[in-house]
Amino acid sequence: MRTFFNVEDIGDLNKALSEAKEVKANRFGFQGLGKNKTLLMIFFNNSLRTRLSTQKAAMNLGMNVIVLDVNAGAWKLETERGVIMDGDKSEHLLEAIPVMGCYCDVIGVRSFAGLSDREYDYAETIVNQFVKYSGRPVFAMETATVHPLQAFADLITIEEHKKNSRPKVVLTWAPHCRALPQAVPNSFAQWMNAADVDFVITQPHGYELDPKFVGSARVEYDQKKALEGADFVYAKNWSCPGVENASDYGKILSKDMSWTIDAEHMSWTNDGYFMHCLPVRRGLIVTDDVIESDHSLVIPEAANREISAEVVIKRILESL
Ligand SMILES: CCC[C@H](NC(=O)CCC(=O)O)C(=O)O
Ligand SMILES: NC(=O)OP(=O)(O)O
Repeated sequence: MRTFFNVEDIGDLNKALSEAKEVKANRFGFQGLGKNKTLLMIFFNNSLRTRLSTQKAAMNLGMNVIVLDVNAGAWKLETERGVIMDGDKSEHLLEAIPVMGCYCDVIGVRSFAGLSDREYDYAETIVNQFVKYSGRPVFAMETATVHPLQAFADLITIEEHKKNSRPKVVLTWAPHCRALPQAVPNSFAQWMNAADVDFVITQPHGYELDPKFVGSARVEYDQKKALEGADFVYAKNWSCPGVENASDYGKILSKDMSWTIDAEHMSWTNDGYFMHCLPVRRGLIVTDDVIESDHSLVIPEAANREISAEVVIKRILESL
């Protein structure tokens, strides 16, 4: 596996899920794969779970790990071509990327959407330069439009907790004080569409995700109707994806607090579980009582980030 961005990159999903189960039960059993191999993790944005879980996964596999916070220690990087670099950026990405590739065997990249230019973001302009110029396998640690390590961990968690063979999974928008990327809901939708679940997306008008991620999901604008009978409620905020109106891309169209997940919302479900990728803004996305309840899976989801990362990095090492 040379790149990991989309669900199809992991191949057969049932095989991937059984491999995750095997890795979880024997996470130090593959250390020969990573011996004398180096993972370089590059962060253009903040992180807690991805930073810790991916490093842990690589160490489980016997790898050396280097973590670089770009623009906080390295030279500020220019990402545009055709510019005169007379500002505060000392180095161009097109030199920095092949140099970074010299020091590692595998690269993970976190580079969030800029949320100002839809075409630039949805072309995955930044991370595709790592694919093109690093000479190394590259996996996403949340890029402009996808967060596959999170979605894979979420699916592992659903598999571990489902009470019937085809659970109803609902992705619901929730309000936020900032404009957030669509990467997490995009990947969650992509992976749920590929999994054997009854998948529904509910969001206010104007927040429709890109059709390539919505896929075969049912879209329901009435949140109560969507949540009725749900086995899993996956809450997340995202800014306007600019599908209905491109000029609204990256904007906050609503802060409607009736979408905040509270005990009443959970009472509409089939004794459902609450899920969120974290970090979460309590009081906006979800109430304290819901996220602290015994039906909250936010910690098991975070724990499974180590497993999803270990399966992905293992696959990449096996293909070197
Ligand atoms: C894994 C999630 C990362 C990111 N979350 C945030 O940027 C939250 C920032 C905030 O709440 O201030 C997002 O929504 O894509
Ligand atoms: N869920 C997730 O990716 O968390 P971080 O942004 O803290 O890595």
